[in-house]
Amino acid sequence: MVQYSKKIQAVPEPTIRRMPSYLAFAEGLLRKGQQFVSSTQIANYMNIDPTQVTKDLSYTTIVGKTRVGYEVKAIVDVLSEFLGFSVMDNAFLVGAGSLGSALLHDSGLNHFGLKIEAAFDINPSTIGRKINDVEVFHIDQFRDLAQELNVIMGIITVPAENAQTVADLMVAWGIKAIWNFTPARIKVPDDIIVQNTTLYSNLAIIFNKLHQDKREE
Ligand SMILES: NC(=O)c1ccc[n+]([C@@H]2O[C@H](COP(=O)([O-])OP(=O)(O)OC[C@H]3O[C@@H](n4cnc5c(N)ncnc54)[C@H](O)[C@@H]3O)[C@@H](O)[C@H]2O)c1
Repeated sequence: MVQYSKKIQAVPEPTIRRMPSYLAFAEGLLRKGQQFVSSTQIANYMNIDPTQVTKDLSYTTIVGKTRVGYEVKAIVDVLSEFLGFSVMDNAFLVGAGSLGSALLHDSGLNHFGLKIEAAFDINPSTIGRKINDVEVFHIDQFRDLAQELNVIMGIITVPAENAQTVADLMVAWGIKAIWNFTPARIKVPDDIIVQNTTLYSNLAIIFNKLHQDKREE
């Protein structure tokens, strides 16, 4: 097993956010047969300073060699394990509508270590269907399946007004982390991990920058 740093708790969030990009870059180099990569090469790809790359990778056991750089295979192996992508965690998805279905079709989640075991909905025309081999159950079956399957993460893709009810259900049945795709801000006990993801916030930032540039012209 690849060893990784025990300092995982202390890794800053911006570093964690960059790590999947380091991994994707290294995987690409590996496919092309490149054995070593310098911090400058990684930094150019990421558009950041090489010292930042060195600092980020120092949170892992990856060590660079003078004049040669980092071993590409080591970056792939260590980062996959470090980020938890080499271990498969199970999730339930609630809300098998437009966005929920898209996530169920995303093979990237599996690649990065997340297996969606089952989906839940309240719409009779969706319940009983399989979306990319994942069965959609009525939300009332959440409790039984949560007890049966070892699921630690819940993905919420219901309309915003139903997000809190779904979050409460997830917490009640032992879900430890919630990936909330709705614009609603859910309230959960302190020990539950919540990550909010919204395309629309990113769009707002793009628009804001676009319009700012126009204002400055
Ligand atoms: N994070 C993002 O970038 C992003 C992008 C698009 C949409 N969204 C958000 O994702 C959510 C879903 O959007 P959509 O376009 O897929 O909507 P949708 O209407 O296509 O799908 C919502 C699904 O949730 C189901 N549902 C409603 N209440 C439920 C409940 N209590 N329990 C179980 N299932 C329930 C509906 O039957 C439906 O199938 C919305 O909150 C939307 O704002 C987020």
